[in-house]
Amino acid sequence: MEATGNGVIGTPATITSQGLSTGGGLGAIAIRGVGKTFKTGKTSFRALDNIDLEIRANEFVTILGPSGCGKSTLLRIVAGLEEANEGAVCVDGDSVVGPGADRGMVFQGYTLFPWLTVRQNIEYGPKLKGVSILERRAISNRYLRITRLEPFANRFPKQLSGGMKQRVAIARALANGPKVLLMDEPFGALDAQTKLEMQEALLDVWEKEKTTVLFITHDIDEAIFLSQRIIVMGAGPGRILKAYPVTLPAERTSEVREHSEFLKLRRELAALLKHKEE
Ligand SMILES: Nc1ncnc2c1ncn2[C@@H]1O[C@H](COP(=O)(O)OP(=O)(O)OP(=O)(O)O)[C@@H](O)[C@H]1O
Repeated sequence: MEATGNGVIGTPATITSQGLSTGGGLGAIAIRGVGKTFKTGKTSFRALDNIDLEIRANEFVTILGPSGCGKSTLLRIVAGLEEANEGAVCVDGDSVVGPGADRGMVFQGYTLFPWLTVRQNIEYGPKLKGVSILERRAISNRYLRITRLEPFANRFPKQLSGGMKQRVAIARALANGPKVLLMDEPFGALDAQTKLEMQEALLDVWEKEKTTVLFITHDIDEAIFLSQRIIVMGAGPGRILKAYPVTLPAERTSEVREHSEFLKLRRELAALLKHKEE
């Protein structure tokens, strides 16, 4: 691992014939020199400036930062939902030019189809791709099991709690077989206890599925609990301030929240974010 100029730690990117690559494994993300300016009428707003970030395959990286620093814009660029004005994003060496099945998204709002059951929601993507009924059933069985939703397979979204709905959203994203899971404050609307449960559930899923996760939050504790690495962004214009590797035990049970490393990192991150907001 190497630290680059802005403190970002990761495997150095190389330029291949297809574009940027961060080496072996599936789901490596290379973000190079990404900039974004929004233009509204005669005014323009610099939302992101020269973002350089490399994420290894199967890594869990969280982007932490105050409201408006460009976290969602960056995630949307990686998702292919927004175009950068400068720079490039590659997943396993392939340039991102639009949304793709290699990148699954989970947002804060529950984006489930209300007229479909939990199982049908999970099977929706594979069905669109023409996957056979038998295969679809195997896929939904797998993700119902992994997200512990088996007893709720035939319920409709309105019959579920917020936490359950987000489990379905995660299962639905995973059912498309993405290499990368892009998560934009997925637990932001949940109550405190459900949020903690969902964080543990997500780590469980991540360990089983081996996808790369790029997760956005402005909750310091959530970032430390989940991540292998935390990237702190600042605003005006949106840029990377610092990267922190999280050296907590791989097994993240609730006791980890009392770990001295957890508390030290929390103090450091709070001080950095407070300083930037002053
Ligand atoms: N389509 C757009 N047109 C103009 N400005 C935009 C657009 N999208 C985002 N912005 C601006 O870019 C900045 C970054 O927005 P973004 O949503 O990426 O921030 P964020 O860090 O995710 O914030 P939050 O944590 O509040 O969701 C904000 O000032 C926002 O107003």
